Amino acid sequence: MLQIAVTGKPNVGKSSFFNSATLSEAEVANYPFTTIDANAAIAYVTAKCPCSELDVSCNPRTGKCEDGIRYIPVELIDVAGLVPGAHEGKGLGNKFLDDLSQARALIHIIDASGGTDEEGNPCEIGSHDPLDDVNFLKHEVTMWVYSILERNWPRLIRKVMSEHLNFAKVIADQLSGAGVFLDDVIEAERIMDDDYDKWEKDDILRFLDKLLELAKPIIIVANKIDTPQAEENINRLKQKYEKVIPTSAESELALVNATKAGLIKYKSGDDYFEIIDEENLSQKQKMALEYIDSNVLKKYGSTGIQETINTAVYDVLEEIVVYPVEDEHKYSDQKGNILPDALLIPKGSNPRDLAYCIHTDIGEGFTHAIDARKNMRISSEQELKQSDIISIISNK
Ligand SMILES: Nc1nc2c(ncn2[C@@H]2O[C@H](COP(=O)(O)OP(=O)(O)OP(=O)(O)O)[C@@H](O)[C@H]2O)c(=O)[nH]1
Repeated sequence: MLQIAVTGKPNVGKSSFFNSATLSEAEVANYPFTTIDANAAIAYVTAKCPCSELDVSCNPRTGKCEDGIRYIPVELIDVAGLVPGAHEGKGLGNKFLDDLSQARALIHIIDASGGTDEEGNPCEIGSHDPLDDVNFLKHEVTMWVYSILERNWPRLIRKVMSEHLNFAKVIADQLSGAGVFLDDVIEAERIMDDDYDKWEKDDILRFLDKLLELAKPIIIVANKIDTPQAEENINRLKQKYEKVIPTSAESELALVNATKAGLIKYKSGDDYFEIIDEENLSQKQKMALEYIDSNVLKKYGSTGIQETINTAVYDVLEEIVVYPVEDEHKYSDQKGNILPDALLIPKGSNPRDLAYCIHTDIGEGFTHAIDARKNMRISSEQELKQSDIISIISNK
């Protein structure tokens, strides 16, 4: 399952973000995942489910479908203990970096209120500039990978040169434990000269910076937007960085909890909620909800939590959702479950790639694919689109 890490300095709202994004897990008990660690849980990327357009009632095997919105599971990991200098052993040191190994993208939470200092201690709101917090994560991750390569570098390069080995393949092998893939190494290598034996430390770091932009892309999340100090900081962050997602994890947590308690009706990602049990709301709760409504939802369009997950999956990792079915007429599997699976696959995938995603055997026995909406055979090389419903025909 696609894994995304939630990281940032202490006190910026990581746990609040993680909890609010994963709180609905218990309600989706049909998910067959039992051995997740304490710091890992399921969050959901959302997609418009084809069930409403086709006027059928779907039976998701994992996740859920509510009001025509499909919730597709991804794994979030809460990576705590990160402070500047972690690669040198500060904070919890290198442990957190190992937690990043399998993550495909990093959600970097910063405190946009300016109420968390350099080391992650609470400070007077507005007294720390959150722009100073953005770059250190990239540096820590680069230095982590550098420490993996550093010891072996002279030996590896000697080997590449003397045995005429493929540099990218040798590096990808070395970094496979850190979740770095060959394609990323090949791409990062393009910005460099190929006289690897002359690379100095700065050259290796420049190469790794590029490599990690590809292998561990970072999504900047500016949290605590409910505080008045955040607005100006967010504007400055947006001027400097291409994509910054404003969030209020605490507001999302409050809204999700109020929904669970049956007090309001709210869907993550929405810019509104509806009070359904006013009698049981205390004055304090009412005021808190009003505050969230005007200072977060109306002002920013949402709490930003769902937007962060969707941005990570669709925009940064460039995945699409497709629905494989066995019966292209009923959009179902053999047991009659309608649209049972919503699969995340890389943009650019074709039906043959999809077959391999379902099962290696199915991929190996692939004969052709049918677009179930059009009831038409499609080429095995045709690029699949978001929301395609595909029946894979395989002789295995
Ligand atoms: N105003 C405001 N406060 C928030 C928000 N999110 C979290 N906080 C507060 O920030 C503090 C830290 O939140 P946590 O979620 O524990 O932060 P963390 O990054 O996990 O902290 P560590 O566990 O120390 O690493 C708590 O007092 C939260 O209530 C938010 O959206 N707005």
